[in-house]
Amino acid sequence: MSARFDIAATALPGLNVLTRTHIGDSRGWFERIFCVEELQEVLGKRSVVQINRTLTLQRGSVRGMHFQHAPSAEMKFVSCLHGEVFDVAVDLRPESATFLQWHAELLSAHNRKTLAIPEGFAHGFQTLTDNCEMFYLHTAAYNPSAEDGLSPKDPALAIAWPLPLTELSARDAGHPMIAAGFRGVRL
Ligand SMILES: Cc1cn([C@H]2C[C@H](O)[C@@H](COP(=O)(O)OP(=O)(O)O[C@H]3O[C@@H](C)C(=O)[C@@H](O)[C@H]3O)O2)c(=O)[nH]c1=O
Repeated sequence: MSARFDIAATALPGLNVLTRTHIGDSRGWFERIFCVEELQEVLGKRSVVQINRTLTLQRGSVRGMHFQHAPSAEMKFVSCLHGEVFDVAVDLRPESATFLQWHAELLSAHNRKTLAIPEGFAHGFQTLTDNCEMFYLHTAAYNPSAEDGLSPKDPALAIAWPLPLTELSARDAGHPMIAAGFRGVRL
């Protein structure tokens, strides 16, 4: 049980949506964005080792779908601190009953939701407003040699992006489509 976070399971086992409880007073409000103690049931024995922040200027932009291979596989806690995004996690765990299924969650400064994405998932998002600021907690360090990605346009995933896909990075535009016989990622 957590007082500071409402923790809700999604249809993809291990993928959780956290809603941050805020405490308001006449000055404004206070919230915990992360808490080792209160998030123990989703964090387990992992530790947060890196915190990243991004700004995406234009509505409709997509970043993703990203993951790191073992031994740099990581859990990510993804929040939107300004604007609103359509945030997507894809299950790439070979033994999972929901292999290749995706889950999307609207994340915004307003709804105070965080997507807690475990190892074995790819992650990406589309901005629904200009000037979206994202805040990530990672349980593994960035390792460019372990980085990999799936195409956000892959018909095998059929992600229902709300807007036409604009402003993809060169790297993201170059991710290959999933090949026949793709078995997922090893953890
Ligand atoms: C992710 C990352 C990138 N970089 C560098 C590499 C590059 O020069 C620049 C921008 O990197 P990218 O284009 O990969 O940034 P971006 O597309 O925003 O990457 C992010 O996308 C979302 C969907 C995620 O899930 C994140 O984990 C992360 O992969 O920053 C770091 O130095 N450290 C990092 O941890």
